[in-house]
Amino acid sequence: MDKIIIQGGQRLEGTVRVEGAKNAVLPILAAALLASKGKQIIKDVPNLSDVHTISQVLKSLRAEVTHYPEKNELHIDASSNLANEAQFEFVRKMRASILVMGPILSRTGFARVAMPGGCAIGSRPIDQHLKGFEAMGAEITFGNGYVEARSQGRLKGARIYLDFPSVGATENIMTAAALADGTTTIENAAKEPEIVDLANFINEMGGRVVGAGTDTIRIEGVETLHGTTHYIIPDRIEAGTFMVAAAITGGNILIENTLIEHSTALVSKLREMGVEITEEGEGVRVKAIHPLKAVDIKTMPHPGFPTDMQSQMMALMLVAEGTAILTETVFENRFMHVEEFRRMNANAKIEGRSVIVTGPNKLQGAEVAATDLRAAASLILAGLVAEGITRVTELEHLDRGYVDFHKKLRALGANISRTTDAQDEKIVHFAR
Ligand SMILES: CC(=O)N[C@H]1[C@@H](OP(=O)(O)OP(=O)(O)OC[C@H]2O[C@@H](n3ccc(=O)[nH]c3=O)[C@H](O)[C@@H]2O)O[C@H](CO)[C@@H](O)[C@@H]1O
Ligand SMILES: C=C(OP(=O)(O)O)C(=O)O
Repeated sequence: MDKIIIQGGQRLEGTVRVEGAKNAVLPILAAALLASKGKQIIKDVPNLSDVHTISQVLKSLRAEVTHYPEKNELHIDASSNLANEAQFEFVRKMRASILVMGPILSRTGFARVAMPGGCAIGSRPIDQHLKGFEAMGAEITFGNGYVEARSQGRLKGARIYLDFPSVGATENIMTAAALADGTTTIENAAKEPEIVDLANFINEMGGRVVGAGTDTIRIEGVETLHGTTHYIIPDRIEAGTFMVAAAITGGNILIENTLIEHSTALVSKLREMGVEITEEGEGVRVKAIHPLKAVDIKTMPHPGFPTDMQSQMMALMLVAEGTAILTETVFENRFMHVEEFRRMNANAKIEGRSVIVTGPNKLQGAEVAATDLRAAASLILAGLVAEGITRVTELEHLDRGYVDFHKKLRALGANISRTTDAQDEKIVHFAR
């Protein structure tokens, strides 16, 4: 089993480059299934395990997929007759596999996808996705752990109001509507930058999507879509994680390939804490001098504070002065990292949907387990400032969303390495 080992106490300094966004590339690779003609060339693709998983799903659906990780490129040809089923083995590994449902349904009239179920951050139902397909004329059935959607002929354009601006439901409905007969309007749609990237991709394939980035998106269905070349937007969550790495270590980092306008809520909160953030070239420079001031955070759909940055900000609050209340409104159970922080001597307590952190804490190195993707990054961030050695396990979560995280931190001056159990035993043995 791999683990990351950190000896805390280094101030980070230097330049780091952000990859293409995981949460943009996954729906875009799923949407590539919509094109019955030509080849998709997707650029700035991060080399993540989630990208490998979605590639396997596309291959299982009979698309041709060629990955060129050395040039961050992925080519997809979905012009053959597609299969209809996304199997449990993939959906279990990665919930975002559900995003192939819209494209398969609108291309073939029938999609069968394993029910995603819950995960470490909450129950995560897909009722809003299915409500959208149903409104477009699909019949939905459940059985043997699978959900099926079937339409008689093409899906029909419809007006769909989402009860919550779900990112996945907005994406699945957009792709289903792209080849539907008539116009679909999504009201109370998600407004995340990744939705805009998906809309741009659909339009580059010959689709007609307007309004992405606002709460009303209109999709005029077309008969066919074709291949294109598309560049994935920068990963605002990876960028945000490095902003916190600079802040937590009192460092000075230039984060390249970052769009500050995609991180307005985070940047505002960091500035409130006393962190200095300036735009520089195609990135942002983040500088911090401690003490930092604790601030309250409440997660919300975009442009509110992103839930995917909640645990990293909690790590930062642990070293800030004062009391912070972090409230999670997007997912019902995204506080699994709190117990792990407590192993590191953190004063953090869960009160319903909030966590109260009182700082500054003298964090101590400990053996901790990542409970989800962002928790993994947050425990590493806490390890950067803890006294002594922190070991973080369950790195399969980290690998879903961060490329070479420990290498990037090491290049910035962190005392960090990644080892297997056997290597770690040797390190402990020599240290004694
Ligand atoms: C691959 C990807 O892009 N993942 C992101 C996406 O996840 P995902 O697309 O799953 O997130 P959603 O916006 O759909 O979910 C937000 C909330 O809505 C609820 N819900 C959602 C759909 C539905 O049909 N019914 C329902 O009740 C969920 O349980 C959750 O409580 O957006 C989340 C919220 O910004 C991010 O944390 C994830 O990183
Ligand atoms: C929750 C996340 O991703 P997913 O929706 O893929 O689980 C995330 O990126 O933090």
